[in-house]
Amino acid sequence: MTQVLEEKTIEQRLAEEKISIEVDKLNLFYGDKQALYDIDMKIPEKKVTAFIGPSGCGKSTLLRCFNRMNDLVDIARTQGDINIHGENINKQGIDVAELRRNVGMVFQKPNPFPKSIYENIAYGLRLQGINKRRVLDEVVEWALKGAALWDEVKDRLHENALGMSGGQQQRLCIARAIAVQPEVLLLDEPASALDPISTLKIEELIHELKNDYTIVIVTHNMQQAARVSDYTAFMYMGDMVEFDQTDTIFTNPSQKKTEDYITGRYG
Ligand SMILES: Nc1ncnc2c1ncn2[C@@H]1O[C@H](COP(=O)(O)OP(=O)(O)OP(=O)(O)O)[C@@H](O)[C@H]1O
Repeated sequence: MTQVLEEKTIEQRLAEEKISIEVDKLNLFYGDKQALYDIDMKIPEKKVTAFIGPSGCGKSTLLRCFNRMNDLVDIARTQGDINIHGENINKQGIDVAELRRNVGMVFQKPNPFPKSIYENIAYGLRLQGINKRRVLDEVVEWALKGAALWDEVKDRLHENALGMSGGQQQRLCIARAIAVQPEVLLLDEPASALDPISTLKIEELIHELKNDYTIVIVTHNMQQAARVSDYTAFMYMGDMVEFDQTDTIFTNPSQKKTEDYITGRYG
């Protein structure tokens, strides 16, 4: 008997995943200008989801909604719900500091504090009132190992972080984010300021980290999205045009706009 192996639809795939972030009718305005239109999506737990699309399409804006970073932009106004592990983070009275501990973020340009490597990692724990040397030592080692940096820096933990290479600084920022044990890591073009070897290290690290964290990454680099992500969202002018398994987006997209973008017809 011939068996026809049908590809699973995205709905079927998502039904098999645990969902970490669920976005429901999300609209975002900067003053009068609308930057996100009716975004609905589900982001699976402990997988890598990439946001791709031409410059200005809203990738970073959407990412920043997941830890309420847009609150820092006076003219930004958000409508709609975002549930992270079942809690609507847009509701009033949410503890934004606690949200940002649980949903960590790493930016395009590495931004370590002008402090020692050790103190960069210990910082978030000290903020939580953890000051015991033994506990801090353990977490610093654990986080630096988790960010694949320990072997390179274990003999100079008390040197200034600004003396590290750009690629090391970015891994330090990832270590700093994971030190407080978040559930979600948001990466906003984390490798775009790095050389190819550092970029490869970050990509390998992302692959390791998804065992423990839900990762959402914004990238301009389509090859990078194809290499590191399980799911990909293609955005265009504030719309979520298509969301699917990464293989499907890159080999068999259902929307013409997605196909035009991935084949380089615009962007
Ligand atoms: N702080 C802000 N104030 C006003 N408009 C903004 C602000 N930040 C972003 N925008 C606008 O919102 C739209 C989406 O921007 P966003 O940075 O999210 O896009 P993007 O896809 O991440 O772009 P890029 O790939 O260039 O980083 C753009 O039109 C941008 O000009």
